Amino acid sequence: MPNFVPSPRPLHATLRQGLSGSQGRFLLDVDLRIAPGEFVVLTGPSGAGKTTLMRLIAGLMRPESGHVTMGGETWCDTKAGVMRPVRDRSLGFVFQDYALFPNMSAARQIAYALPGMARAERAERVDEMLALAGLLGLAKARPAQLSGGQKQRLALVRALARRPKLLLLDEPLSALDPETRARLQDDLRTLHAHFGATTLMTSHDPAEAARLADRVLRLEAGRLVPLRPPKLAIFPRPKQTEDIGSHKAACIGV
Ligand SMILES: Nc1ncnc2c1ncn2[C@@H]1O[C@H](COP(=O)(O)OP(=O)(O)OP(=O)(O)O)[C@@H](O)[C@H]1O
Repeated sequence: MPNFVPSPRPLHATLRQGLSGSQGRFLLDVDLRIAPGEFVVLTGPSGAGKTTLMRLIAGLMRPESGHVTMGGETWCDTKAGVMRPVRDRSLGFVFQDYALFPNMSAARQIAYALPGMARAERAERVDEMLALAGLLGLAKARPAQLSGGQKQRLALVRALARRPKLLLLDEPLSALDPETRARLQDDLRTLHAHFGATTLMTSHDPAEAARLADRVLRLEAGRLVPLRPPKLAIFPRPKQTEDIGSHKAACIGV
């Protein structure tokens, strides 16, 4: 199957939004540029404004001021009074809690994301996406019949079904157990290599960020800040001879 190769589609968002956090009011104030096809992971403490930034880019929230352009298309420009509806933005998003429709089969969830597509083409696309998610045998299954990993794979391919220019992933793997999470990280990389969508993902897990991202950004109290280098682990050196013996023993597991 040939890979889907997107044309160059950078994201540029300059956004300002007043927020009220646990420490009082603060300003989300960012100038974010993501190169075409780049996979960027956004980290930062709870309450820094990561989800809000995603919602502003998606158009789920109207910013107080700023603009969002994607591949030369203006999605939002508060000065010019432009606010393109979410459905008219070429984007897919996935959140931590899957957001699947409880009464729809896996196949129907994907078909629902493809309005206006001719029947035969849609059926083909649904099968293609189910196959990518490893869910062809579960086309008729409802979310309650799927595991956490299967549900999130379904949410991911549903978000990608329309071949969006931009993929927004808000803590998509944080509800999964560590083993499933590691498998889904591999799936995410594979899907990203296949579709090449410009991707912005939030994560609290530095190892996950390092594993997935072309570039890691950090948001603190509404501002993008430079990443701190990782702290060096300092192991105290054993002082006495008997300590060396026990240290060695610990190292070889006796
Ligand atoms: N529309 C709004 N108006 C004012 N404040 C808001 C609005 N939406 C969110 N906030 C506040 O902004 C802060 C940032 O929330 P946000 O969910 O964006 O943080 P986050 O970095 O995604 O946190 P977490 O990592 O815990 O998900 C929170 O204190 C929240 O209460």
